[in-house]
Amino acid sequence: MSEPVVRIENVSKVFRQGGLFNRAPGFKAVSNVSLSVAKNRTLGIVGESGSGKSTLLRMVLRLIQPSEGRILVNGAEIWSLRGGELKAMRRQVQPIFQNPASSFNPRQTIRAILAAPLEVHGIGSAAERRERITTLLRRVGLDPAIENRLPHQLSGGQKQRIAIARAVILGPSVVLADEPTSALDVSVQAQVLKLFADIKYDFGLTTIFVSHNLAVIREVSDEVAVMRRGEVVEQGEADRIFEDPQHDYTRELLAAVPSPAFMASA
Ligand SMILES: Nc1ncnc2c1ncn2[C@@H]1O[C@H](COP(=O)(O)OP(=O)(O)OP(=O)(O)O)[C@@H](O)[C@H]1O
Repeated sequence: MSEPVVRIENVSKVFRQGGLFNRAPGFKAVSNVSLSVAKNRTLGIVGESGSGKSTLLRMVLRLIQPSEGRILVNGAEIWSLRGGELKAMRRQVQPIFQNPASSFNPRQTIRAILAAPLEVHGIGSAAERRERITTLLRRVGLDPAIENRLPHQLSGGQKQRIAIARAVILGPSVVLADEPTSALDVSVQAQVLKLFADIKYDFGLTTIFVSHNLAVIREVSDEVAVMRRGEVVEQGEADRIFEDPQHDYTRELLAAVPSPAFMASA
């Protein structure tokens, strides 16, 4: 079998409390997690609030350093990368967060927000960048005229479409999404999930998708990892997890889902 695109090996994260010289044991937000994601697959990570999902994703994004363990992307351990290799990895691995507004500069137009990654990586002439932005805005279902607006002039769904466009504008191989639809109305959520699936297919992406929402995880995932209190309690093919959950906690999560549509298909 080929090397997974993302490999998480025995990763833990302990948050120290009370400063550098405090010898208290700290809080273990992620505990000895091992997961891998093969090319073009989506790993869904599900679990209740505080189970460590975001901390794990932020470690793969290289925003938080693991206390123990290794994270490899395309075979390279991400904390050992420097200089050009690190920049190349950053280009390959892109995030989508729950609240896109918080990662957009409120004073920048949509065009400036989308042009920034191209400028940082020195891609294309001004005219080529403009062309790429126009094409991508259409691809994410927006009128290119929207490029002159500011983030606050967009709806939640439009902002999340921009976040998806920004995530793929550099042609990454990996997209890491943290509750990207949780702040949206249910109908808008469905449209954005559909867009996410289409874009994933078009761009050949490998993705990790974090959500507390089982129905969303079922919709997007090929494989699922269930987290509780920092540990992965169950992982496997999505269909197997939903049809034949082995762990009591997974059964509890499934039983707690109120949606009749979901229950009918479960
Ligand atoms: N920087 C930090 N310092 C100390 N504790 C933290 C820090 N970041 C997260 N935690 C704690 O780690 C635990 C896991 O948090 P995390 O955000 O990863 O969970 P989650 O499953 O993503 O939950 P949610 O869906 O609510 O974000 C929580 O108890 C949280 O309070």
